[in-house]
Amino acid sequence: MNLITYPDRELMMIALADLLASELRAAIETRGRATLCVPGGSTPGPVFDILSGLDLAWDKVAVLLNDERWVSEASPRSNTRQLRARLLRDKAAAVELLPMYAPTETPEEALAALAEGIAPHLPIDVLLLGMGGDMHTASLFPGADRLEEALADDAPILIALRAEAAGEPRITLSAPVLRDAMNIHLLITGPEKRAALERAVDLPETEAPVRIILKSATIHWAE
Ligand SMILES: O=C(O)[C@H](O)[C@@H](O)[C@H](O)[C@H](O)COP(=O)(O)O
Repeated sequence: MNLITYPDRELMMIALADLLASELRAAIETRGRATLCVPGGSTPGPVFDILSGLDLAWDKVAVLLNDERWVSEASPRSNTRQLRARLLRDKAAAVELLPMYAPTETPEEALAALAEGIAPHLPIDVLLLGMGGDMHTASLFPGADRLEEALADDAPILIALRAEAAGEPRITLSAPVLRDAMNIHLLITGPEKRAALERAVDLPETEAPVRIILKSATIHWAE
C-alpha cells in the first residue's frame, strides 16, 4: 500500500490540496483541460476550502462527484450542495460542474442523461476518494443491491444502487471508471478507518469495495 501518514489533519489537507492542484496543472498542460472527481461526505471539506483558493486555469477544469445521494440540493445530505459551498467558489468558481443529480423521482430515470454529460470528460485526470468504516468508497457499498454490476469490468459509467447503510438511493461512478483515473488519491482520517483499510487488504472486493483502487491509489492518512 502506498500510504502517507501525516503528523496532523491540517498539514495533510494543505499538502493534499497542493498535490491535487499540481496534478491538475500538469493535465491542463498536456491535454489543454482536466477532469477532477471528488467525494462527498464530511472529510474532504477542508481540502476543498484550500483548493478553491489556489491558482490554476480553473476555467479548463471539469468537476464531478464520485457519487451522489438522491436528494435535492436543498438537503444538507446533498453532496452537490457541499461542492458548491466549499469548492466551486473563489478562484475555482470558474470550473464546469458536471451534474450528478437531476430532479427525477428515481435515479434510474436520470442515469442516461447524466452519463452522457460525463462521458466526454473521461478518463478522470485527478480522482480523490473517501472511504467509510465499512470499506465502501464512492457509493460502492458492501451489500448494495447492484454492487456486482458496478464492480464488473464492463460496467456502464454510472450505476444507481440502494444499500441499507446508504440511507437514500445513490448514484455512483462504476469501478472501471474510477480505476481508469490517471491519478488516484484516497483520503482517510482516524484510527477506525485506518484499521478498516488494513482489513480491506485481505477481503474480496464485494466485501471491501475500496480494494478496487488500493493498489493504484496514494493513501493519505492522519489521526
Ligand atoms: O456520498 C458519500 O457519502 C461519499 O462520497 C462517500 O463515499 C464518502 O466519501 C464516505 O462515506 C466517507 O464519508 P465521510 O468523509 O463523511 O466519513
